[in-house]
Amino acid sequence: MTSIEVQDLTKEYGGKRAVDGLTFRVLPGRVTGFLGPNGAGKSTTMRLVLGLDRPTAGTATLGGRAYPTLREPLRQVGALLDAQAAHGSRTARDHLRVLATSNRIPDRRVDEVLEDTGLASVARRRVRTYSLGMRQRLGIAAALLGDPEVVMLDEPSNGLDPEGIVWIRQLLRRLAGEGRTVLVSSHLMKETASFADHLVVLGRGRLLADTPMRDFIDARVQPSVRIRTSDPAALRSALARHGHDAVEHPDSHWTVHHARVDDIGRIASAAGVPVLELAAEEGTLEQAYFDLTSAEAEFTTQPQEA
Ligand SMILES: Nc1ncnc2c1ncn2[C@@H]1O[C@H](COP(=O)(O)OP(=O)(O)OP(=O)(O)O)[C@@H](O)[C@H]1O
Repeated sequence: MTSIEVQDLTKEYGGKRAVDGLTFRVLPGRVTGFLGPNGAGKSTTMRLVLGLDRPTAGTATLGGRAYPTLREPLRQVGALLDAQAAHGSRTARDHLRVLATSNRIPDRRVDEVLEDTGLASVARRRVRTYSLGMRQRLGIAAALLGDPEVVMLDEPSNGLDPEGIVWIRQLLRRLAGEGRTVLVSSHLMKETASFADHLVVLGRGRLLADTPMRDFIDARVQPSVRIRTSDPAALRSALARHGHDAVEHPDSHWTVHHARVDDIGRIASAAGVPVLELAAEEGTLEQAYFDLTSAEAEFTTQPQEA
C-alpha cells in the first residue's frame, strides 16, 4: 500500500512561508486527521502532494513517486480540495463520466460511486442546482472514482447534514479498514475525534505534532472524575484528606480535577460516602488542540472595546 511522504517541504508565496520545512509520513490503514489554524498550511501541503503547486524546496511523494510522474494518478490518489470544482452545466453523472474516460476508469465505477455517495437519485441533475452538501458528496465521489489507495480530503464535512456527517465518518473508517491511506483536514474537533486514529498538526507552516490521537490528548489534558453523592460534606472532606480539590456544579454533581476514577472510587468507598454516580471524564481533542495551538494561531481574535 502507498503512503504519503513529505520531506523537508517548503513553499513560499512572495517571500512568505506557507509551508516551512515540513517532514511527516501518512501511513496506510488508518485515518490521519490534518489539523491546524486558518493559514497553517494544510491546503498548501495537499496541493503540493497533488502536484498542483511546485515546492520552493523539499519533496512531497506518493509511494516514493512525485504526483506528476504517476501513470494513472486518479487510480492511485483521490482528492477533494474544492467542492466547487465541477462544471455547473454538466450533470453529476456526466461530470464523473468525463473524469472516468480521461483516466481509463470503467464506466461502471461512475454508478458505483454515485450509489456510494448517495447521489444516484439526483445524478441526472445539473451540478449548478446542487446544494453545498451535494457538491461535497460529488467531490468525494470523484475522489473515489479510481478506487485509489490514497484518499486526501480537505474539510469533507463542510455543508453536510447530520446524516451526511455520520456517513462520512463511516466512509473514512471503511477506507482505512480496507488498508487505504486516508488524510483528512478539518476544523471540527468532535468530528475529527470521531474518525481519526492519528493526527498531523501544523502551525504557521511547521509541524507541531505527528502522533496517535489518544497520545495527543493524554499528553495535554489531565483526566478528571465526575461524581454525585447524597452527602456532599462527607465527600468534600474525604477528598480533601487525600489532597483532592472538588468543584460542585449547579446540578449537584462534582468534578475532581487531575484525578483517576479508580482512586476517587476507592476514597469514597473507604470513607463510606454514598455514591450516586461516578465516571471518568476523558480529555477531549478540542481541549488538547487548544492547548497546543493557542500560541500558534496566525489570526487571533482581539477582544472588542465595548
Ligand atoms: N496561491 C497563494 N498565493 C499567496 N499566498 C497563499 C497562496 N495559497 C496559500 N497562501 C498563503 O499560505 C498560507 C497557508 O495557507 P493554506 O490555505 O495552506 O492554510 P490552511 O491551513 O489550509 O488554512 P485554512 O484552514 O484556512 O484552509 C496562508 O498564509 C495563505 O494566505
